Amino acid sequence: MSLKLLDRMEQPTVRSFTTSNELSVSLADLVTKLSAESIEARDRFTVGISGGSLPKLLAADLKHRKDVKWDKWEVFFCDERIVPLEHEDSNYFLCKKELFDHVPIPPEKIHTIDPNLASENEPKEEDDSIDPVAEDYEKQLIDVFAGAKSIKFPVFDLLLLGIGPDGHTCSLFPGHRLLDEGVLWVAYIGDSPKPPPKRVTLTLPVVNHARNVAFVATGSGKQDILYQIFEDPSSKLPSQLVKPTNGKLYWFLDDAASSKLILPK
Ligand SMILES: O=C1O[C@H](COP(=O)(O)O)[C@@H](O)[C@H](O)[C@H]1O
Repeated sequence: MSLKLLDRMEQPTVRSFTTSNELSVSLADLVTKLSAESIEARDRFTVGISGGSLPKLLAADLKHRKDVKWDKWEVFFCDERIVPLEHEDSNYFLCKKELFDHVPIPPEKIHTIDPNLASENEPKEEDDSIDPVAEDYEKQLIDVFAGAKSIKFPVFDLLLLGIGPDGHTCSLFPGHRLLDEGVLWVAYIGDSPKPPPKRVTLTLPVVNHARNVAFVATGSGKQDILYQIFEDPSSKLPSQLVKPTNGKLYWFLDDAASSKLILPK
């Protein structure tokens, strides 16, 4: 394998598909398998979903699967834009349209931000990583993952991540001070370079504690950043800092996105 990234960590599984439809089928296979295994082991499936292009690719085949115990899912968002839940920029709204409207996940198991907390209490500083929306969302994670116990970080069964053309993932952007966050589970970002500027995001330690992390990237617009991610480990892009400590890392790409990579046959 010639990919430099792979020299430095446990080998991720990298798959590239001719069509986005094929990618969606394979992604649904993985999600269905991990859901069944997690429910068998822990009686629930904790999953974090990203926004952007991911929900459509995720749902295309998954929403037709009959063999999923949807009532055992606990869904969070890897990042969320601080806008009303019915706003077209909301990652929840996008996931609802693509997936939640088509499968029987109990609504109380879909954990959304409370955007109303934002309008009443704006963070004082643009760069303050704690704000009421982030705090409330972190409390929701604590309820599900820790309960009365004290744990350092939650362990998701699966985090589904997108990747921006600048190498950002979740709402963790290149060079941003949030990349150094080592305590919070959920952080506020008030200066996202990609609009809308106000968001909350899972932090890197949370991502790296997950049992499984799957990146999904399609289209020629992602070619250059994927080349950089795989061939230049020194760039320290947020997506390159995703290295699950004890978990597995998957990449689901289409051939347009992976065309500059040399992938094993
Ligand atoms: O702003 C965001 O962008 C990323 C990447 O989106 P994509 O459309 O390039 O796939 C996404 O993963 C994140 O959840 C979203 O808030």
